[in-house]
Amino acid sequence: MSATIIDGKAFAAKVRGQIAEQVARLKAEKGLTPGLAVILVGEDPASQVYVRNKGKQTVEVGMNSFEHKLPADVPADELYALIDKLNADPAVHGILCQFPVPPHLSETEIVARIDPAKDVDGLHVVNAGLLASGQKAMVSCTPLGCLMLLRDQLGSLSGLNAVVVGRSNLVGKPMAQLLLRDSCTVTIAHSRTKDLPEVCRRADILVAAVGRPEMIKGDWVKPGATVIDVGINRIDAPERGEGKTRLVGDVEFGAASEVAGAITPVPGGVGPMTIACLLANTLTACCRANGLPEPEGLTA
Ligand SMILES: NC(=O)C1=CN([C@@H]2O[C@H](COP(=O)(O)OP(=O)(O)OC[C@H]3O[C@@H](n4cnc5c(N)ncnc54)[C@H](OP(=O)(O)O)[C@@H]3O)[C@@H](O)[C@H]2O)C=CC1
Ligand SMILES: Nc1nc(=O)c2c([nH]1)NC[C@@H]1CN(c3ccc(C(=O)N[C@@H](CCC(=O)O)C(=O)O)cc3)C=[N+]21
Repeated sequence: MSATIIDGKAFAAKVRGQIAEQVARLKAEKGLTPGLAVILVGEDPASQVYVRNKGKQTVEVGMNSFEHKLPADVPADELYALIDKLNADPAVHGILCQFPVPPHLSETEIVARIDPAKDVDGLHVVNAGLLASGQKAMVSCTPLGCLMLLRDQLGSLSGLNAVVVGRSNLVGKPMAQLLLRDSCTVTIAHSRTKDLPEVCRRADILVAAVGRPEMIKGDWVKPGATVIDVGINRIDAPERGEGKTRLVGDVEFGAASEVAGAITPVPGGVGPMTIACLLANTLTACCRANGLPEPEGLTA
């Protein structure tokens, strides 16, 4: 049996289309344009690519994009002053600081400085707490995108066994919260989990967010399971020529796609959904800031 390949790229394009429509309506009816500010500290080439893609897609859906590039040695005070300015700017509805940041800066302190209402990454403790207690929050983009793909694929998730491998604040923990809210029976696995292959084999829904290339093997997948591969790992690809690289996920795609019912590819799976959900969160933040109803079909 061969799995359905979940086309995240196409789904993300559809989501962006819905966002563009609602942004156009917001402009025409209320004279409002949602704005997203992205802060990039330093010159990490991979981060530069993501930030460029985000900026481009933000403008394509009709939103304002504000990019702030700071040198790798920027003093913390200067970064905080920028965040304070963006918090106070009514044209900015979403703020994202690309991680990782250089080691002299604290990610926890950066996140704490961002107004929770503008925290489109859903990392602020207020948003993490709202999500955990079942209230309206800003939800981290990657888990939100995974949830949209899962609901589209499976309809109801109620009663399914979900295993999330990874417990980061950005991906694993909010993913588990969202699955719990959709009435899955949720297991969170991590580097200390005993007999990970056996835990994974119980999963009707398997979400891999580890950051280790193809660590999750095909024979860890329950036949017919839905596999969501969040991992983005760049590895050497000498077969493509000297010095060439390619992207792979955290799941051994070839073998897993023989067993799974449905699986997301890398690239073209979760990655494009993350950016689409970043735009969705910015639109949501803009609506909330102006006392307008939530955008349709774009929140958890
Ligand atoms: N597609 C997208 O849009 C996005 C993709 N990513 C990608 O997703 C992956 C995960 O990202 P992120 O959550 O930020 O990563 P982190 O490094 O913050 O977390 C990784 C998690 O994996 C766990 N882990 C590490 N090694 C093992 C192991 N051998 N067995 C079981 N669990 C293990 C860690 O466990 P422990 O806590 O015990 O150390 C940790 O909880 C990365 O590849 C990243 O690039 C991230 C964000 C968005
Ligand atoms: N504060 C913060 N929030 C994040 O959400 C965040 C972050 N920092 N730091 C880095 C990770 C990684 N991340 C990705 C986003 C999009 C793709 C993406 O679009 N991937 C495409 C193309 C990838 C390519 O070709 O390079 C794909 O998978 O098809 C990937 C990875 C967000 N992250």
